[in-house]
Amino acid sequence: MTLPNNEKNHLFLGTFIHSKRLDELQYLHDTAICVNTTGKIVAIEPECDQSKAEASLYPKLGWTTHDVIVTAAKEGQFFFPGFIDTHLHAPQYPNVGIFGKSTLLDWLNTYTFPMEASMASLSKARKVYTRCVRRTLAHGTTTATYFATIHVESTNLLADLCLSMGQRAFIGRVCMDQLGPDYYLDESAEQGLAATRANIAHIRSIDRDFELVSPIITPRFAPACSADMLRRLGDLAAETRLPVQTHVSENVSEIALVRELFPDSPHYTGVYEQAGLLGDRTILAHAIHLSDEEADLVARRKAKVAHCPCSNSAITSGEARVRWLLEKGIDVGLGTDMSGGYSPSVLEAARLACLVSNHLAMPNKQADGCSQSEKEKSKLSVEEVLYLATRGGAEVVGLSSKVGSFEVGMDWDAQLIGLDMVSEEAVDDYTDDGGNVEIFGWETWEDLVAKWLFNGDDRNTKKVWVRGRLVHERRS
Ligand SMILES: O=c1[nH]c(=O)c2nc[nH]c2[nH]1
Ligand SMILES: [Zn+2]
Repeated sequence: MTLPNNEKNHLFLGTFIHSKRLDELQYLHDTAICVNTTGKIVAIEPECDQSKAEASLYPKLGWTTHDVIVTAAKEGQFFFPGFIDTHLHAPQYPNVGIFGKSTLLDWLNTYTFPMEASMASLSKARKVYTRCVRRTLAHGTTTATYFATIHVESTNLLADLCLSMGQRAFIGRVCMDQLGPDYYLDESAEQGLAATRANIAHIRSIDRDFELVSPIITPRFAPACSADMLRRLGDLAAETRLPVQTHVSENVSEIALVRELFPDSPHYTGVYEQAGLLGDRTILAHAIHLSDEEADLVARRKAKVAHCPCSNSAITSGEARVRWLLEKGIDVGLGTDMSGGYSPSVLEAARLACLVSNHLAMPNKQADGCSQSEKEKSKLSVEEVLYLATRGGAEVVGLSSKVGSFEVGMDWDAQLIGLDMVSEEAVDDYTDDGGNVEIFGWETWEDLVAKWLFNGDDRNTKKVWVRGRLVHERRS
């Protein structure tokens, strides 16, 4: 099936903010962006208002006023690219916030496997997945890279729901033929492969060209897959050229387990390399404790990393060295990793990416014996984490020519941000209170973006579009 066009063209007016590169946001004020019915940006015009757009842009585009929806950002509002969540688990959505003092391996057994197993029920999966997609859209996530479960039917349903609710998504049927409890395992590598092929065929049948939803080959992580299963999945990746996602080097006990289970591999990353699973379409979640040798291998294979600071802090996994990965030339995006991470918000992941990077710079951190000034370099700026949340994420999921920033020819995957909960309400409360002291309302745009990053939430996400289609509108 090919996807239908939207009914109308769009004209967006106001301030647009997006990443130009890792450390620079671009601010486009008083700008017009035109989006056609296929959801593509067809014009970006500086110093342009509605009447100028109607007079000069519409004739060039062959538009008339009645086939255009106009959305103008109000004072203090701005358009921002939709967030890209490069790693999350849809079936774990009901578990958000429940992790106690667990760490990865006991967390899986205590909370995660039982919840995932319950998605065998299609009616439960429908409820959970509908809410997960709705909630992530409400937080501005326009592209999500999902792990589902081992169940084909409910994984197919997740793809159906993303398509109908309009979220761009990669959907992975989870492959695991060992380590899990008896009630939640693929019967064999062969059966797991057949189930994965069935899921791929379904997704192809609902979106032939993967315009919105795509399958992604998903070995859970090395300890949960036999060498036979990993090899078969590596062959499937070579055959289909589909993307691959898995976890790597998240937790020290997990790494010890991999050493035990795969004694012939030089290291954890080597297990995926030997299976043919490490390539330029591979997304590795976490990558916290990689050795230099492993990170160099990841860089050589052009594999990508999903950094999940919320999860890494919640289940005490460690602090990924994002600057170190970036300096090795590895593309890094952000993942909420629900429900290892407690929040469905990529904005939360971005602010935690800042804080975790600050932790790496703290003097009492024992880390690798480098000097304090070298440690300082690990700190990520507001601009950098917002890059990871958008453009960096687009690189990670292989969609950088389509989404992540505002350029002619790209798709309109965007969010309208209003800062009323961050500052305007406070203006009413505190401005000019007799002492004529202005506490809020004086900020530069750069300050406002920082306030949004550290204080914002889904109340600030007023509208969200994917491929030009309005997929979320916040009720006031
Ligand atoms: O963060 C994680 N979440 C998971 O579900 C998982 N499975 C294996 N390793 C994992 N890590
Ligand atoms: Zn995960």
